[in-house]
Amino acid sequence: MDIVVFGAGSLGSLVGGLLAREHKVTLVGRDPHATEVRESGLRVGGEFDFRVHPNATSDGNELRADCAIVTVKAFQTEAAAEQLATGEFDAVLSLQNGMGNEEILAEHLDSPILAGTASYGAVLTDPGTVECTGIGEIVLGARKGGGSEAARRLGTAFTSAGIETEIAADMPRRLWEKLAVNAGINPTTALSRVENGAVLSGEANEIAATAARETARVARADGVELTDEDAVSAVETVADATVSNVSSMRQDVESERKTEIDAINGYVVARGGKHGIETPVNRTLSGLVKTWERENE
Ligand SMILES: NC(=O)C1=CN([C@@H]2O[C@H](COP(=O)(O)OP(=O)(O)OC[C@H]3O[C@@H](n4cnc5c(N)ncnc54)[C@H](OP(=O)(O)O)[C@@H]3O)[C@@H](O)[C@H]2O)C=CC1
Ligand SMILES: CC(C)(CO)C(=O)C(=O)O
Repeated sequence: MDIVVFGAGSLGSLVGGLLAREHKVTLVGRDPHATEVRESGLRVGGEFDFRVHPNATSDGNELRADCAIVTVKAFQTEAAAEQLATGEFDAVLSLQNGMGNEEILAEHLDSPILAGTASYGAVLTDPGTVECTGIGEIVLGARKGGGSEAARRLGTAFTSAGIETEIAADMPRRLWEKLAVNAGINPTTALSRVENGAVLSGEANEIAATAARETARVARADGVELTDEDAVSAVETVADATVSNVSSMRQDVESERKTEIDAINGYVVARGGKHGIETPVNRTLSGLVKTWERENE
């Protein structure tokens, strides 16, 4: 399969590197990483230890492939979609965190848009080198749910490359469940500067669980069956599986980078507001992270 990975930072380089073991892959990223990969290949370390030689470019315009996989940060999706629209793809898959990415892609692209979640951990450590910090899985499917031939084809391509993959017919629920996980873990660990496992107990657990319950209530108002219990259980399951991980939002804060707060807790607050639902913990977490962002612009 001919695949473009659009946004070859940490997650995109890991997924692109894994796929490049079986498929023709083009990474779209920034220099010097893109040039290093093009000239010397991509080393995948951490839980893996191999080198591959995918194509790599910093120009995301007028590309053509069977599939484009979007792995930019949520606040970069609009710009990415505009560039993807200059190319041609049989299908486009988002593996991003946060809500709203698939809708943005669908507004700009005629290709079928697939939704996906990723629980692999990845960190781009040097130009040309990505570390896998945790084996997880990719869940993908039609963004509105149901069956999808495009999802079946892409899921088969992921599996043949040795990626833990599930093809799901309930992606709206999966996205909301992942949103509850990120709404609970990401800002709590970012603001407290703690590893993910800290949300398994004490005040952090209470805050993360309440943020997840608020998220589940908004999901139900949006027509998605996600119980409070399932949302809290998902937070605790992921925190337990990534107990020593530094969440992506904590990485962003400690690197003084813009976070995805608007697409995570901010989305819960905004969507809840449309349904007349108050979400005080999400509002507080979002407000504190946005205050940090404003003070560190
Ligand atoms: N890292 C992880 O372990 C996981 C990440 N995720 C999610 O995956 C998504 C990506 O995360 P992550 O990989 O950590 O983020 P990164 O910032 O490491 O990767 C995104 C990369 O895309 C680049 N980029 C953005 N726009 C363009 C463009 N138009 N052309 C070329 N390159 C572009 C960025 O460059 P620049 O920064 O210079 O703009 C950056 O290098 C997020 O939604 C995240 O929440 C989900 C699960 C795990
Ligand atoms: C699941 C979790 C919280 C793992 O750290 C993640 O998706 C992130 O850090 O953004």
